[in-house]
Amino acid sequence: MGSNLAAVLRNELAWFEKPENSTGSLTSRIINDTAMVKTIIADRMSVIVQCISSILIATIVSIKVCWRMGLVAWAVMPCHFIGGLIQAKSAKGFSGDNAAAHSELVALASEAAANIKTIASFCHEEHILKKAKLSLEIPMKRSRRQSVKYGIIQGVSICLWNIAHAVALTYTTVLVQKHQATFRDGIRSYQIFSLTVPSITELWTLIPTVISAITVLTPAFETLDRQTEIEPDTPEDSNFDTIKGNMEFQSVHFNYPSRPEVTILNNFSLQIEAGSKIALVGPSGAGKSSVLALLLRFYDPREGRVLIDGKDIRDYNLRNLRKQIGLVQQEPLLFSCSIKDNICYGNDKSSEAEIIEVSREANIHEFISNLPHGYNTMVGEKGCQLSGGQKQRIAIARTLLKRPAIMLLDEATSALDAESERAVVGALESIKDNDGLLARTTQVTVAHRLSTVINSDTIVVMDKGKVVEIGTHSTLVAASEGVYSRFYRLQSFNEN
Ligand SMILES: Nc1ncnc2c1ncn2[C@@H]1O[C@H](COP(=O)(O)OP(=O)(O)OP(=O)(O)O)[C@@H](O)[C@H]1O
Repeated sequence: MGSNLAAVLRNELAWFEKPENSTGSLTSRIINDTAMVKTIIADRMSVIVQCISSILIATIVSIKVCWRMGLVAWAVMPCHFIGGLIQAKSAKGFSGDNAAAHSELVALASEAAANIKTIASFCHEEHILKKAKLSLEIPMKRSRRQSVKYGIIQGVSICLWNIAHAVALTYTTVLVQKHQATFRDGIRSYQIFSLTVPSITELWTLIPTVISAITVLTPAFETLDRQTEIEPDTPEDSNFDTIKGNMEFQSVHFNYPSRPEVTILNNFSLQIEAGSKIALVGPSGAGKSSVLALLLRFYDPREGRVLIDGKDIRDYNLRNLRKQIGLVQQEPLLFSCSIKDNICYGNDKSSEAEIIEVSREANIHEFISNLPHGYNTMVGEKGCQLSGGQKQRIAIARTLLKRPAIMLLDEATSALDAESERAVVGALESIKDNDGLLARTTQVTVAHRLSTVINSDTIVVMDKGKVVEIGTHSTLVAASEGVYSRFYRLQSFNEN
């Protein structure tokens, strides 16, 4: 189970975006695979060993009592073997189908649970149930057909086993008639042979289970063996220096692996100086969040390079690099634990004083202090017991505690009211990195609300994966025909 989960978590982000690796499918696969491994190793294997030893002992004893009969027991073994083989073949497809149907149902249930508010507001419960029923229909039909086939095959194999019995019994009578064995030894030997048959039968019925389990486990082995495309631990970088925060995009062309035909960043170049505050603005879908994703190396560009402090991002040990980059997203997901544990996430050694300090900076300390259980308040699954703005502020506090050299804010204050946003943005402007080496952390902010980014050192306006304008707020507003100045006029008009 542990290595299975480790193998899953090692993969690059694009792997998680494949439909077959959805949350539900992964959950179902991890649970099924673990149960199946337990069944094979703990339960079935012990029975298989027991059967083999009892067959061996019985064969030796029966040969000792009447060697001719002992040899007959082995001579009719092909009947058992063929019977077992037919069963194994028919059971193979059977389990695979059940596992696939199960995985689809779990994926549907987990998606429904995660989106229960949307489902309830659209009264879409019936639709989900219909989809669940539909997902089971084809495997059910197939299962019914397989059951009939399996029954017939069982009958044939039992028939073969009975033939083996008949041969052995007939041969016993022949031996007795020919005085090659006494009646007592013949019956004793046949009796030993008969007592062994259940073990042989059990052995051959267990083998199909093990074979079908291997079929079910194939995806698990594939996951365990898979090489991640973005390796987080190489190169090993024991003398890793703290980064300053200079960033550069050199003619970057990028598309998401799940949608290779759509170019997201098209010859994108940008230089960001350490300690500066950069804002990315532009229409929805322009590629702003994708720029942040590349800085965290969630994906690699198709062409071009992303440099941090003059070094290609691919040459860094990714874990060390990511430790120095903080990300706050628009919809931060909190973990189902206390507020304190959520703020400390990834910084377990932080003191109480540090936690309170970052909570003050994120303008959330007062709210937390007024809760009956304060910092020990549980937030519920994904932080469902908090408002969007409260979640965002806790996520900001969590990132501030990291004291990162680079701070990436993706619509991080969009759910805050104007006053709260001003306080948080003010706090973010003055934060220092972990070593206090820089006057301030390098910040890249993505925002639609221009009031958030007015004070940025540089504002980069993006459209269709390209930089279309770049400058400070005042220079961009001065260009009256520019995209930014049009945005600004529109937003000012709306606010008025
Ligand atoms: N994981 C993904 N897989 C495939 N396509 C994606 C993925 N994420 C984003 N896209 C696509 O990439 C394009 C750029 O998305 P991105 O999120 O970078 O834009 P954005 O400028 O940040 O937009 P917004 O302001 O709406 O957040 C969009 O067309 C989007 O549909």
